[in-house]
Amino acid sequence: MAEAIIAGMVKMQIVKPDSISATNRSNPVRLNQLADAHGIQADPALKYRYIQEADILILAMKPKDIKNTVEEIGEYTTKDHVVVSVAAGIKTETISGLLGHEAPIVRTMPNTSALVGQSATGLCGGKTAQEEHIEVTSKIFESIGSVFRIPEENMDALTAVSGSGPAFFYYFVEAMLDGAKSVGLEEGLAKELVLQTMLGATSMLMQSGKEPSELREAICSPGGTTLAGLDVLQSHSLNDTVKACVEAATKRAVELGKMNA
Ligand SMILES: NC(=O)C1=CN([C@@H]2O[C@H](COP(=O)(O)OP(=O)(O)OC[C@H]3O[C@@H](n4cnc5c(N)ncnc54)[C@H](OP(=O)(O)O)[C@@H]3O)[C@@H](O)[C@H]2O)C=CC1
Ligand SMILES: O=C(O)[C@@H]1CCC=N1
Repeated sequence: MAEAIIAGMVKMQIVKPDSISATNRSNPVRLNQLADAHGIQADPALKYRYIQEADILILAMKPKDIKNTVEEIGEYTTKDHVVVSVAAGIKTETISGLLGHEAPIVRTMPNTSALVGQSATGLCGGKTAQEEHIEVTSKIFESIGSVFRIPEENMDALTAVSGSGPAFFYYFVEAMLDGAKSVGLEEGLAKELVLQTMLGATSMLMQSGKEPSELREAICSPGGTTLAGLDVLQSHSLNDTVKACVEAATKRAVELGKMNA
């Protein structure tokens, strides 16, 4: 996620590359790669200086690493830093408590489509975050796609729908490819057909102004092929399965927040 955000900011020229610095826990080779690829600063020896001199700190480690990291960097931060987190489930009040001061916290949830500038990022501000802090964070995430400002109480649900969502979609694509193979289509052709079909269907959803159910019904000829296929999806309760999938992912985001508070 960190590299996607860096690449977006550099590509959209919202900040000069040498104004961005990156650190990690233990991988200098990776930092060198980031410096070479994006022209940013990434000298592991300067980690704490980077933090002290930064206006905005983006925490892009796993939820389990947030506690140690924030405790580690707490003394190098002040209430004038804007602290942005991308960690699933972690509440703004958890980060505030770990920092031990009143720095504004902005919690975000991008997705991996950031790598192609198409993230759907949700974000919300913590107690001390002002409009200017939300705006500057929005600007960063607009460089990797669309931004949706929502109340924090909906962040775990958004994490399931749009943070994890690409994986659920890819799983459906994998299933379509398996289906194409079982009815005899060559793998390369099947992939091209499925991807163009998904792209076309998504474009229809975004451009037609019609509901998904309306677009679906328009494809179903009475006694035709589409209804024959949809009957199978319905008899296997696809709707209930996907609903349970989104609920399980949301529940896990809540658990991650509690486990790492
Ligand atoms: N992957 C996804 O689809 C999405 C992930 N997220 C969230 O983004 C976060 C990162 O995920 P992802 O990019 O996949 O994870 P990665 O494992 O790829 O990256 C995590 C990074 O955090 C670094 N790190 C760990 N501890 C510290 C520390 N104390 N100081 C500095 N850096 C540290 C690691 O460094 P090192 O390698 O040296 O250990 C590593 O570079 C997670 O919280 C996840 O919930 C959000 C949206 C989507
Ligand atoms: O699976 C995860 O926990 C992270 C958060 C959203 C996408 N990946």
